[in-house]
Amino acid sequence: MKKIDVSVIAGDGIGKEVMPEALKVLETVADVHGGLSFSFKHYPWSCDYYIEHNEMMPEDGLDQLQESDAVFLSAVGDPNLVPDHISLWGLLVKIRREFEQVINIRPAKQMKGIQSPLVHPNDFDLMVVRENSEGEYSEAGGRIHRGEDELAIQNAIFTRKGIERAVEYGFQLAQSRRGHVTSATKSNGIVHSMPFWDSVFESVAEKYPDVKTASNHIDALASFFVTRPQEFDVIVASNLFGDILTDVGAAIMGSIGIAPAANINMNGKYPSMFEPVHGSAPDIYGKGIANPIGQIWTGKMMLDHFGEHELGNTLLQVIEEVLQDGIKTPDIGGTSSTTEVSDAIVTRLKALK
Ligand SMILES: NC(=O)C1=CN([C@@H]2O[C@H](COP(=O)(O)OP(=O)(O)OC[C@H]3O[C@@H](n4cnc5c(N)ncnc54)[C@H](O)[C@@H]3O)[C@@H](O)[C@H]2O)C=CC1
Ligand SMILES: CC(=O)C(=O)O
Ligand SMILES: [K+]
Ligand SMILES: [Mn+2]
Repeated sequence: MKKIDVSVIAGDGIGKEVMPEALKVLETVADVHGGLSFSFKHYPWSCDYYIEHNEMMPEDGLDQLQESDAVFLSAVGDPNLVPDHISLWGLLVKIRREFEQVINIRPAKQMKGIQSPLVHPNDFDLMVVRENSEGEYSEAGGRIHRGEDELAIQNAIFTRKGIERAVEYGFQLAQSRRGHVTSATKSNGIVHSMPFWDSVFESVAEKYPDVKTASNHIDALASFFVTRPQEFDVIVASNLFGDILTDVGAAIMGSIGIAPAANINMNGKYPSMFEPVHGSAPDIYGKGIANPIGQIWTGKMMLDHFGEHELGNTLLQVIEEVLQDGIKTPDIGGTSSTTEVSDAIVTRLKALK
């Protein structure tokens, strides 16, 4: 029996609604497999936890998580309780950084059973590799003075190592896909870090003569995601560019509620973390209509990570079948509830046994 120990952090808002549904699906997947079992350990770390303890997670929180094979997280943030930069940096970003989850991979593809908002989605299927440890998301900087003289300095950090490992990952991924990598740049406007990014990209590219490359400024690239997404295979991007681009990727699929993601630790020292692209969606929390597919598909990425590709692909197929059955939450044009969608996925999975 292959046993996978998973730390579960549902977090805030709809995280608390979609997480139990995804766990139910993963339990069913394990059951269908027969030789696989999950052990879930739940952690209540969230903005509610902060209100009680004045911290997003206990001091030894990371040590606790480190015991497990993977972290399965939903979403962090409740701006009515805790400012977003405190809640995210105290939990989500902290785990990404301290566990050296240096890249974030986020697929976007045209899904069966969902109407893309694009008139001609052309069966796009792409993968964004987002640098996840540095870049524009940095603590370097500060604020001084008050009133008229008040100022903020926010330094972006780009290291050769950081860029290289993200770009390398992108090239290797492209070799197993359609052999094309696009670099998201902005070297026409950002005069130090982005020309550096470009030069590192070019030097890595030389090692992969079989992979075709392109480089697009992020503004144009964002527009191409809308006008011709089918032309992209793998896109490598800095932390901020990748963040924005993957919300666009989610939007052209039909909803941010279905987009999955994986934060990958590449040196094997710490667990990786699996967490959908969406946030805690306070605007729909409590209504029972959050789309659970982003969280469930993220579970598929976790299965892939542990080598269970066949089962992962089956799960994605079942998700598409349920969508084709018309069992969908309102964000993708349906009338079903969160649990109706996950129940339908469970029923179809059980039928495979
Ligand atoms: N990785 C994380 O944990 C992230 C956390 N956040 C946090 O989440 C909170 C809300 O942030 P927003 O900018 O509003 O982004 P959001 O992703 O939570 O919501 C954006 C829009 O998408 C909808 N949406 C999101 N997930 C959905 C789902 N599963 N089903 C149906 N509709 C869905 C929401 O209703 C909302 O209209 C903030 O506190 C923010 O900091 C935001 C993004 C990522
Ligand atoms: C924080 C956020 O928006 C993200 O990691 O995607
Ligand atoms: K998330
Ligand atoms: Mn984001």
